Amino acid sequence: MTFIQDQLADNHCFGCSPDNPHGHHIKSTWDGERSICHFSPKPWHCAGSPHYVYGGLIASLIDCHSVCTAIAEAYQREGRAIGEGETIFYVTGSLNISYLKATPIAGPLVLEARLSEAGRRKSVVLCTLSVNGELCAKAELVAIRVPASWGEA
Ligand SMILES: CCCCCCCCCCCCCCCC(=O)SCCNC(=O)CCNC(=O)[C@H](O)C(C)(C)COP(=O)(O)OP(=O)(O)OC[C@H]1O[C@@H](n2cnc3c(N)ncnc32)[C@H](O)[C@@H]1OP(=O)(O)O
Repeated sequence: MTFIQDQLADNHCFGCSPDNPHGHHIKSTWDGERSICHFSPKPWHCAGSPHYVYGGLIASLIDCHSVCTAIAEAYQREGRAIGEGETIFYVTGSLNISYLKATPIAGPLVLEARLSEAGRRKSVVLCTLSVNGELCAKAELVAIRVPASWGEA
């Protein structure tokens, strides 16, 4: 299976870089229309209750999975394989999440994302997070395309 994150070079992201030893290492697949990510929370990812997932982690997973989805779609729109040629880089402009149901820590968490808007610089990504087919959270993320120089200090 090919994952979006494994095709992107120079990525240090806490949520999705394969090379960040302290990160979440999320892995997303892209089929040309939608992306999927599976994540199994650890017991320490709990909210106040040990049975449910911490909302900040949910936000982090949705953030990374959605931005990677925007990047994958942008490569596709330009007729390039993900990671091929000049780097396409998006950052999070805004993220709006509704926590609909407590998310069972037993997981696995299934994230599914697709674009509702794809402009020159701005993409809007709709993302859901479910466990055992039950919708627990949904989100809208605005991803903004930036030059690679955005990442320079
Ligand atoms: C270093 C290289 C490595 C490469 C490696 C490979 C890739 C590796 C994968 C990594 C995956 C990372 C996944 C983690 C993603 C994060 O965590 S990124 C970190 C969190 N986000 C940030 O820090 C962003 C900080 N903000 C900014 O830098 C700037 O405000 C922005 C968002 C780039 C906007 O810049 P700007 O030039 O002011 O944008 P502007 O021209 O005014 O607006 C452009 C469009 O965006 C819209 N927009 C702008 N800001 C917003 C906003 N906040 N909300 C909604 N819409 C907005 C505008 O309305 C406009 O829309 P249209 O008029 O075109 O419809």
